[in-house]
Amino acid sequence: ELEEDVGRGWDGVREGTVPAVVYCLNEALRPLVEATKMCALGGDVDLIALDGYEQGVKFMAIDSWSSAWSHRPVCLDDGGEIVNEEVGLEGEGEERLCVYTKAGFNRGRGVSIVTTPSVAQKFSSLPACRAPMAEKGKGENGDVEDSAIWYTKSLPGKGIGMLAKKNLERGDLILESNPVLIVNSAKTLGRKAGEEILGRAVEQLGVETRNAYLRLSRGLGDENVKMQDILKWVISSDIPRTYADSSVWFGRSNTFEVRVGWLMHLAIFLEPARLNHDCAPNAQYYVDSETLTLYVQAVRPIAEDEEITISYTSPFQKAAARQEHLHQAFHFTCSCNLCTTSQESDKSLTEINEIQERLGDWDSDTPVQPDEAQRLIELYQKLNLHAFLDMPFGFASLMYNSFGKEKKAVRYARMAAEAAEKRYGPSAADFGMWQRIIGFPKGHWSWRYRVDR
Ligand SMILES: C[S@@+](CC[C@H](N)C(=O)[O-])C[C@H]1O[C@@H](n2cnc3c(N)ncnc32)[C@H](O)[C@@H]1O
Repeated sequence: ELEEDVGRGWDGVREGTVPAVVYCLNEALRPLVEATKMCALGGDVDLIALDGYEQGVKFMAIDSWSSAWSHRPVCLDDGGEIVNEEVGLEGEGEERLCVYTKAGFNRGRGVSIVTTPSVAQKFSSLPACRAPMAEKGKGENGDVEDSAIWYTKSLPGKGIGMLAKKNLERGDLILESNPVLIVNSAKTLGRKAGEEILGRAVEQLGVETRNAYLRLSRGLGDENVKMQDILKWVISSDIPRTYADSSVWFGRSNTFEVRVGWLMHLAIFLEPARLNHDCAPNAQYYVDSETLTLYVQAVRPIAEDEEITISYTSPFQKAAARQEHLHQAFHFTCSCNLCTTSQESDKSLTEINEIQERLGDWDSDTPVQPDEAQRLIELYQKLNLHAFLDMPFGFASLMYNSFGKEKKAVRYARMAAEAAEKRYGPSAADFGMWQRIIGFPKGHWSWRYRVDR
């Protein structure tokens, strides 16, 4: 009986994916599954597997990618029309963009993923997707804001912004957020097809989440490309020239990046989309692509009612270049402290870039001295670049290590690790290096490098 059911599944069951006990999900079993608030709920779940090794009985999708979604996946065909996934999978179907929705994700807010079938498969095996879902909650800001340490408010010349409800310290977690929409950005589509597939993706999220998406800020204001305008994605030959200008679309002001299987995707996180820009922001964010969670942390003290900001640009560009980028991509003129004091701050940025270049040049014939690393830290602090302190602390650690100054090398490695965690999360690329220096500085290649040379 089981084999028959498996055979009838949409895509069969891959070898090795069947845990100990498998049940057909009939009507009698469905309420039981719902009671456990399992993540793979939905009308299209055919089979489930019983997996009881953790916290009593827990249900898991037998073939998570087919049963993870609450709506039957649909894809765009060659003509830009929406068709069932089975049709989309024929021939070159693997490369087609499809919509995968999990309505129960994130306390019922839902998530829609617009991507190819093979990437969708990777998504559904992420811990974020397989975790049992918590109580269904309400939609956008209303109830979320009640319990949050931030609130949103209209700010002159900036649209909506996010402000602190209380005093915050460096390292305080301001918010955690899950995406409602994730879009494979490697593909380009026509205007109509883009609107169609994004429209379907957002529609399947339910009214509250859909409305919250539609309330996000837009750059172009053209109703014909409304869904894409919010996401800042999709360039195609049938989009008028001004829209096809990549600088317009690459603004992505509401979106953050999520990597799945090393493939870049754009993601909309509703609350973080209200964070305005400052070239020397008081908060930093990173996205954990495993759990599809975006974290925002304070990087310096933030006073009650002060605006919480992140940076949309590189901190190492000079004011004019930053303004140009912000203008083209995000349609605003920045009036932050760094920009309004640009004559002075540009000088300091030039000095920062010069020192970093010297400190990064390990084979230079002109000797560098540890006090240059101290000067670098001073400059970052003077410009309020607290969001990027992993750079000067890292340079300082390597500099002291290269002069055989063990204690200072370790001290700054600790600080670099702390700052890198704020900027990139616990899986920061340099984490391993800082840990090795903290544990055994003499074992690192930089140990006494500049003395012995
Ligand atoms: C991600 S949204 C931020 C939230 C937005 N203010 C809103 O009302 O939804 C990015 C947009 O906010 C505005 N914005 C962000 N930072 C700004 C700033 N420092 N000055 C003026 N406008 C800003 C720009 O219109 C930008 O395109």
